[in-house]
Formats: sequence, structure tokens, C-alpha cells
Amino acid sequence: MLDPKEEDLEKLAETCLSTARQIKEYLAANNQPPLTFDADGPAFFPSATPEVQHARLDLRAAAMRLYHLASGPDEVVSWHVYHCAHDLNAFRYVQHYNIASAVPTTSGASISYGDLARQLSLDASQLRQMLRQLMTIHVFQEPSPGQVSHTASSRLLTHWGVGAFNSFVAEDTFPAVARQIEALERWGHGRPEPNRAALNLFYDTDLPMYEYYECDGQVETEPNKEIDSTNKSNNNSTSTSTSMNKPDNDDTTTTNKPTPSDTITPSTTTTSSSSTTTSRRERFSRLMTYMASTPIMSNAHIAHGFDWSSLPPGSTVVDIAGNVGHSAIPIAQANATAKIVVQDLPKIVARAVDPSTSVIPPELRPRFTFMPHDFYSLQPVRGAAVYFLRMILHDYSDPYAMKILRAVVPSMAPESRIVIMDQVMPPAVGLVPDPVERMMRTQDLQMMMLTNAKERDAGEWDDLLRKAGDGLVEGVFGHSGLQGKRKRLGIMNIQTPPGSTMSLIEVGFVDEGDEE
Ligand SMILES: C[S@@+](CC[C@H](N)C(=O)[O-])C[C@H]1O[C@@H](n2cnc3c(N)ncnc32)[C@H](O)[C@@H]1O
Repeated sequence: MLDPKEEDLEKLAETCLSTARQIKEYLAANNQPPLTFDADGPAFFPSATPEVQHARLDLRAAAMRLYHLASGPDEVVSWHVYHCAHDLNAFRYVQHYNIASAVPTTSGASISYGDLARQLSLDASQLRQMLRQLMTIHVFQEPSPGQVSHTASSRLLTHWGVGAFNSFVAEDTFPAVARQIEALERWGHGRPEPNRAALNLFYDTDLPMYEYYECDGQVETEPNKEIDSTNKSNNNSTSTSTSMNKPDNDDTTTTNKPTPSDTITPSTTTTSSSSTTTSRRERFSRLMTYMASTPIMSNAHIAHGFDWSSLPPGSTVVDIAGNVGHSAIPIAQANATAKIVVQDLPKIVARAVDPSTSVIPPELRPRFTFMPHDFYSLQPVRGAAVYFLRMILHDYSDPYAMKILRAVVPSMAPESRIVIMDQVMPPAVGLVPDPVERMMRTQDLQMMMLTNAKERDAGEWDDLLRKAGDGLVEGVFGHSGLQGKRKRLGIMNIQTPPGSTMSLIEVGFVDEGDEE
């Protein structure tokens, strides 16, 4: 990993040179084309050895640091920020008017600004302004004066998953983060409620994000409409209970490596001046599906962060809020006798058990049970070997995450484990490669914007767990089990599978005072 303090221009340039060489040689030796912005070039970096992946991280870190140093301190906080704002402005325009899909994707083909503008009922001059902004970061290009064609990046905007990602950032995240301060001023700093976040201002809803998406298109929204500071809801939904539904991402098992040809059908809503919940929900679902198909968030990591095969024969594993059970498949494959109980909200369970939408391979189905269960209610499966919580707790601030955990603890046996799969944040800056750090910090702020939640470091996880066990642990051990020792809920082990941004946190009853 590049020394986090390194700022010598020559040393950074040397790192760039040596890592660039390593990557180039690897690609050539493996019959891979060189890296290029060209639309006909590869859209994704090929799978590579860990050494090459590390070289790539170092190259990105060194190049970025060189860029910042060469720009100078003033530009980092002035022009760079200015660029970011207008990159997003242009991306939002591109997404809103579905421009990428209107630019020909055939190799070597292009379209004039005039024709493109006519086709989309836009102003040609403004269209050119917007696209030229993005051309400075290799998104679209002008192969000849007045003509627009794709680069590898702009072409990816038509990809079902990358397009959904970019659209979610440009059309929802960007305007929603602009409401962050307003949310803090309106509802107070450090508010834990998932429906008092910046996104609530932008979506103009009292519903937490996932419940809002679950409304399934019943709610017409007008982005940026003001709402008052009381519990005003702009919809007829009866869904105001404590359950906070997540979006329906029941196709998260898609594992096909995306290719640039996986284009999405242009959404009718993107050409309209307003958005509907349905389109947002569908897009979020696509985004989640895409994320699960990327190497860093792949379901395959589940098998490598905990020794599932070590569980006693016939053990029960409960996948809490496991959606349609996709994440439990690697568990069932890693332990040939484990019985899997997947819990989620009733609508999701209905899809999970429907043979036409089931994602569980037929040979594993006899070991799977699906059960409707609200994770704020007492866990009905008692004494399971493992209670698995993947990508759940990071969506909630401590009081809500604690409520979810405290619903599990009374049902645990002394030897039961909770396995949490989420990010474990570095406790300080500079401990992980710069590009990884950027990703993790951005994700952390995203959670604040979405639901007033956060990503946690190991200390924060342990603190949350300790509090979640308070007053409940004694009940698990009964009168005899404590053997004179005081126990608490705590971290037993953390494993981060290579290439994964998420870790598996093994949680159990540890002696008071034990540290991970
Ligand atoms: C981000 S998804 C995670 C799904 C799965 N664990 C995974 O890793 O892909 C969150 C899941 O929580 C479920 N969910 C939301 N609120 C819930 C609640 N109150 N009780 C149970 N499940 C809930 C959603 O339906 C969704 O399947």
C-alpha cells in the first residue's frame, strides 16, 4: 500500500510508472487489451491476481495524490469542488433526458448535436454545454467537430446496472445531499430516526427510504417540493408503523458479469419532468442487483468470512431480512447439513416461495424454510447456531440497530452466534488504500443522507453490541450458566474476505472485559 504520508512528486511518479508497467505487462501476458477510453475497449477491468489489484490501487492512489499536489491546495478546495458540482449537474441532465441511449452505440457511429437535440426536444447549444463538461472526464467525445459519440464510460450509462447507479447518484443523491444541512437544521443534529434524513426532504415524505420504495408507485412525488417540519406525509399510505421496509431487490442473485451490451430500455419517466416512486424503486432495485454482481460486494464472499462448515451437523442458520434467500445459498453450499431459515417481510417471502420467482437451486430447497418476520419483533427461532444479518444494520442509527439486535438476543442459546456482514470502517484516515478509503467514506455519508445511519468501525460495532446485550445476556445463560463470570454480547472475530468491502463480524457471548 502506498505510504499514506508520501508526497514527494518523484516518488509518487515512480510508483505510477512501476505499477503502470506491472498492469500493462499483466494485461499483455493475459491477452487482454490495453486500458482505453475508447467505446470499443473493455468496460470493466478484467479479473486479475491480488498483486495486480494492489498495483492498480497504488497507481490510482499515487496518480490522484500527484494530481492534487500538482493542482495545489487552492484548487483542491476551489476548482475541484466546482468541477464536481457541474459534473453532477451535467450527469443529471444526461440522465434526465436519457441522452446516452440516444447516442449511437455502433462502433464508430456518431450523431450531430443538432440531430441529438431535435430527437430529444432539447436546445442544441445547452446540450453541447452539458456534454462538453463531461467530455473533460472522458464521458462522451467529439470524434469530429459538432459530432458526438460514445466513450467506454458514456456507453456504460446505457448499461442496466451502471446506468442505474449513475442515475441514482445524479438524480437522487446529488439533489438530496444538497438538503443535508436543511435536514439538520429542521430536525436537529444527531437525530436517529430514519425518516428525518436529507432524503426525506428531497422525496418529500415522512416514510423511511425503504418504506417509501415499498409504496410501489402509489406516491407521486415532486422533487424539491417543500414540506413543513411536522409529521406531514404526502401520501395515502397506511404504512406508518415501525417496520422500515427495504426495496424489493429480489433479483440480487444476478451474477452475470455485466457487459456493455446489457443495455436498459429507456425509462419513460426519465424524459418527464417528475419522477414516480415506481421508477425510483425499480432503479434502486437495479442498482442493488448490480452492486451484488460487482466483485467487491459479491455474495460469494459470504462463504469465506466465517467457517460455516464448522457448525455442528443439522445446525440452524437464520438469515434475518434475507430477502429471497440469495445470501443464504453460499451458506447452504458451505455446510451440507445446515437448515436455513430465511426471514423477511410478507411480500418478499411470498416471492421467495413462489416457484416462478424462487432463486434457491432445487437441490438446496429441502433445507430452506421461508418465514415472514418483522425484525423488530422477538426472534421466533430459538437457539439457532447462527443469526445472519447482511447489509441490515448499517441502514440504521444505533437506537434502531440496537432494537433489531435486542429482538434476537433473548432467542439465542449460550453458544449461538450472530454473524453481521457489513463494512467495518477504518478507525482513522490513512489505514487503507486511498481509493478504498474514498469509497468507504462516501458510503458512510450516503447512509447519513439516506436514513441518518452510518458505517461503523470495530469499536463502534462492539459498543453497539455491548449495549444490545445489556440486561438480556443473563436471561440467555439462566441461573447456572454464568459460572461466576459476567458475560456480554461482543465481537469474537472479524474477517474480511479478500476483495470484499464488507467484513463478517462473528458475535457471541464474551467474558466481560474481553476485547476482540
Ligand atoms: C438491503 S436488503 C438486504 C437483504 C439481504 N440481507 C442481502 O444481504 O442482500 C434489506 C432487507 O431487509 C428487509 N426488511 C426491511 N425491513 C424489515 C423488517 N422490519 N423486518 C424484516 N425485514 C425487513 C427488506 O425487505 C430487505 O429484504
